[in-house]
Amino acid sequence: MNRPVALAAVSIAKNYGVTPVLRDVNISVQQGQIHALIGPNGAGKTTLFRIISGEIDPTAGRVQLRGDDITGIAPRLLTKRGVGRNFQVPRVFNGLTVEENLTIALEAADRWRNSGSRRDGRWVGSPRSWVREEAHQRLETLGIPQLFERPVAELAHGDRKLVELALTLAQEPSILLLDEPMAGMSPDEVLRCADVLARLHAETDLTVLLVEHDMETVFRLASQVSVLADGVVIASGEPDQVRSDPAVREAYLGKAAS
Ligand SMILES: Nc1ncnc2c1ncn2[C@@H]1O[C@H](COP(=O)(O)OP(=O)(O)OP(=O)(O)O)[C@@H](O)[C@H]1O
Repeated sequence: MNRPVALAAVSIAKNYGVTPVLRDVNISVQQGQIHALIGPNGAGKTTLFRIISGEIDPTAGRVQLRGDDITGIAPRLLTKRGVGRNFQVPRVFNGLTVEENLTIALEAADRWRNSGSRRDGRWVGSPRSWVREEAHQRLETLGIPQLFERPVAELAHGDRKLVELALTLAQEPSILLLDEPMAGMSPDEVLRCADVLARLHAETDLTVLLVEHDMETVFRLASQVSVLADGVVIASGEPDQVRSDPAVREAYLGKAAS
């Protein structure tokens, strides 16, 4: 079923100095879709991710959010427009507990949404009980309620990444940009994180653009896969179609052989 396009990269080009890194890249992410961006090392995935998330400007082309031009809009402003993202190094307050991290994120998101007005008949900021309750509920959804009172500094890498995901989700994004969310995770953590994303996708209408190296995860989660190689999209389609595409096989095997 064709859904509206939530996010699009239109004819994106990027040069670093005189070196072209992306050339005429077009990607359309439909609402409610998990769209994976894959490709061999150095293909330009992170560069495209950083352009889409507003971190760097393209040399040419546009980024569109539900049809609106958002090219070059700063990440914090994109957050306000419903775009959430993760970072390669999780952005969490290490000196605080998971609960403290999440309550700060929930209260900040609530304040942003309501601009200091009321929520559920209570003044924003003062009633920590509903925030605490909600924080706990959200950790349960992510399968990590046992971490509630733990200092973030003591957590395993995979758990920290899940906590960061909880903080990003606290902003209630409609679009989630994930750059290698499984990087550095143990196989067990990868499975847990993939489960969480699958569940979120099944239970909400969240749109996800996922850059990921773990092919098993990509083919399990994504309903659409785009493949970048040497700065060009060489294939885009359903996972099975992309998996059997000769150009995709060649791009991967060629790199492996060299
Ligand atoms: N800031 C930069 N300045 C100059 N060249 C850069 C910069 N960032 C990336 N590059 C180059 O651009 C090309 C694409 O890099 P990019 O990190 O986007 O690829 P990638 O597909 O994400 O790779 P990987 O899978 O290894 O993370 C590479 O040749 C890289 O060396």
